[in-house]
Amino acid sequence: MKREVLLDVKGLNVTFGEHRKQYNAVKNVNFKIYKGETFGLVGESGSGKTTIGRAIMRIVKSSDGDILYKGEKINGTISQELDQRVMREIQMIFQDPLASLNERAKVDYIVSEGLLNLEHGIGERERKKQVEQALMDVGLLPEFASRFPHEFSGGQRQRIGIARALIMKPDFIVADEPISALDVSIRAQILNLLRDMQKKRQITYLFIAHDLSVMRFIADRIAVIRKGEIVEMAETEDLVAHAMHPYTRALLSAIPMPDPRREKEKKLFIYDPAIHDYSEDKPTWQEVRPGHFVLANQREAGEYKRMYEG
Ligand SMILES: Nc1ncnc2c1ncn2[C@@H]1O[C@H](COP(=O)(O)OP(=O)(O)OP(=O)(O)O)[C@@H](O)[C@H]1O
Repeated sequence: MKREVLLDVKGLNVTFGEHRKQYNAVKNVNFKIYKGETFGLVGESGSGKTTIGRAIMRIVKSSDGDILYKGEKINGTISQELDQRVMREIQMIFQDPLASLNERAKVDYIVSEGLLNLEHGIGERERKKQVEQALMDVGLLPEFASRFPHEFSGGQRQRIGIARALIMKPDFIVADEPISALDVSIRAQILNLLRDMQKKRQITYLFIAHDLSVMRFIADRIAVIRKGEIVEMAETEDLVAHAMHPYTRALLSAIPMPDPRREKEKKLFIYDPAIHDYSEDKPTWQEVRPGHFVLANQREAGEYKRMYEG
């Protein structure tokens, strides 16, 4: 079965600053996200994950490359009609979704802000009805609409953030570290909620996290980003079983093992970028095996292939 491409990111570059102070936060990034899947973007702090999410949300400008959503280019100048459609269909969930919001705004307003922006003619009764439904959809009580964000726990606040996205009936959600700020005990609840929503509504996710162990649980495919470049991308099981790039292998080796004795004995794999000799043969983004991409030069690609086969 041929999978439908929902989002196609081609040669994306994002540069901050000007002239000599320029900083390339995202460098020639390429990936496709298929309809209904969870695509994980994993990398350490400052690697450019959030910037990619923001470029898709059109909060930051891309300096080069194309972002195609359902086949239409959404970065750069676009028609008002497409702009409105994208504002509805693509939503974002944040680490602490209410942090940036006015503490004096009630949940009722917070959840329906997007609706009010796009549907100027919406009646009060209809708006309230939709807010209550969205709250129930994320496991909250409809009466919470009249309360203030500071009255809620971290997990409840995240549910409110999800309701705020869900009320728009999105096709695609960029979830940027949605559980990192939560207590470990409630992380699974939020992950399960996101999964249930995906099943019920066929929502597609770009899931951004720094933690590969969370990603293994939630993502269908994973891209590993380092210093603005994606170094490897594959189906989750393939990536975990057959990591090629030494940076991916280092991230994998840092995942704690359930058995404490084995954990103590295990040898951490340390990534040293100096091992790459790119002086003559430059690395390119290539598909080394079907669906398994890696940033490598020809010699490395050959080694990775042999590693896989041997
Ligand atoms: N608006 C901006 N202006 C200048 N530099 C920026 C801006 N936004 C991000 N950067 C820089 O771009 C780089 C990538 O940042 P980004 O937030 O995308 O990383 P990240 O992988 O999401 O990290 P974190 O998990 O810490 O948020 C960082 O070095 C950051 O300082």
